[in-house]
Amino acid sequence: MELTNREIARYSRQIILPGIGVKGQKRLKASSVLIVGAGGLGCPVSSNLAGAGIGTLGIIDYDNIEITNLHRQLLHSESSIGKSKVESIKNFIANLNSDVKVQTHQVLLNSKNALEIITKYDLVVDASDNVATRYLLNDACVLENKTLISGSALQMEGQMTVYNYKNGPCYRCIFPKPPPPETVQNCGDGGVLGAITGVIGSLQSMEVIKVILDHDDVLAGKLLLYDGASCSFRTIKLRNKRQDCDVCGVTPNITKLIDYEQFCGMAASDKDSGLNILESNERVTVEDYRNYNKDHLLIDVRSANEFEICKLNNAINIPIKRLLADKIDNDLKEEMKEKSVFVVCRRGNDSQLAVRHLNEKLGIRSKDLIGGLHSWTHTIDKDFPIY
Ligand SMILES: Nc1ncnc2c1ncn2[C@@H]1O[C@H](COP(=O)(O)OP(=O)(O)OP(=O)(O)O)[C@@H](O)[C@H]1O
Repeated sequence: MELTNREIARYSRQIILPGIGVKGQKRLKASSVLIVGAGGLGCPVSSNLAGAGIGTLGIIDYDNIEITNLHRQLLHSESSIGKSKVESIKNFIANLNSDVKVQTHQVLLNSKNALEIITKYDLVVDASDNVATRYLLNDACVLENKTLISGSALQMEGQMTVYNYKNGPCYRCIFPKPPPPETVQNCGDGGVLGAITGVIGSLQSMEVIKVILDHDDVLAGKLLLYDGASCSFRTIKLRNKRQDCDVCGVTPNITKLIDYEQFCGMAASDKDSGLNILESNERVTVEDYRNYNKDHLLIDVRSANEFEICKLNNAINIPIKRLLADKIDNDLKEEMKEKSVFVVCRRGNDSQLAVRHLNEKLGIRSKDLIGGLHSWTHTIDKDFPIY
């Protein structure tokens, strides 16, 4: 695979680097990389790899662009809201570097399609945002013998590592069991800054290039932690490959892909509606709440910043962490014991955790507003802010 004069000019500033050269550039050109997720991490990974001249990029994402994506998913634009994320990135790359072949997969990567998609690529980037996809990708990469470059970002922090590289550990070696679903936060719940996804996505791209160039010091068996608030990077050593790992160990139990939602404790009915942990008599619809005209307390368990964005009339803010730690003002606690109590959050997940805690641990009878403020906007007041 030769380089054209145009390619020599285009990539000259990286070809002259000692670790790359013409040979390295040809390797990049001959490579194919699958990027799973066209969001906060997928955008910087795609632009960096397209710019560097990776021959073929596969981009997989089932989702369409929303306005809440634009502060960090910088390859998408206002005019693309409502349109496909993968097509948006394909268009961006066509303008940036028309020599790169882009294969789009506008599907949800799942146990049925993962192996046949992944097998077509040399290596895989995990730019997704959920635990089920992380285990799916890990197992599929082990079964297909592909290196997995994994990143995550939340709030002001991010992490990155390379799994399944030259006899190094896989994701399951480090995390044999998934975390309880109610402890997992995503960007929608916890927030994230675009510069953080930019940093982690760029670091992932760097590792992709190093793996392709067979660089000596790939970040395998180590985890890089980035804290944007203190501008600090830390690398911690991970354990070695686990001999008894369920998927990459000596006698693996997992020899084909499994049901990852079930493995991660997400019931099929939870996929769209989130948590569903309360009895029906502990929940009310937003219409029922709107029609409730007796004296009551409405507790909003979102963070103080979210409460500042918007709130229902007379709502009292007790962020979920404070509530679960029982840090509730004593007078308010007494009042809660005497009155009807309703609990609301953004989408109706944290409010359920709060109601369970209030009912079971503090003996405060309370009810959760099903679907939270999202449901309020959709059913009661379309002018109420949604985020
Ligand atoms: N199994 C999967 N198959 C295909 N795409 C996936 C899969 N899992 C996650 N994704 C995609 O990965 C991307 C992750 O992006 P990001 O973390 O920025 O979150 P988001 O869903 O775009 O935004 P937000 O959480 O703010 O709504 C999303 O576009 C999501 O659709």
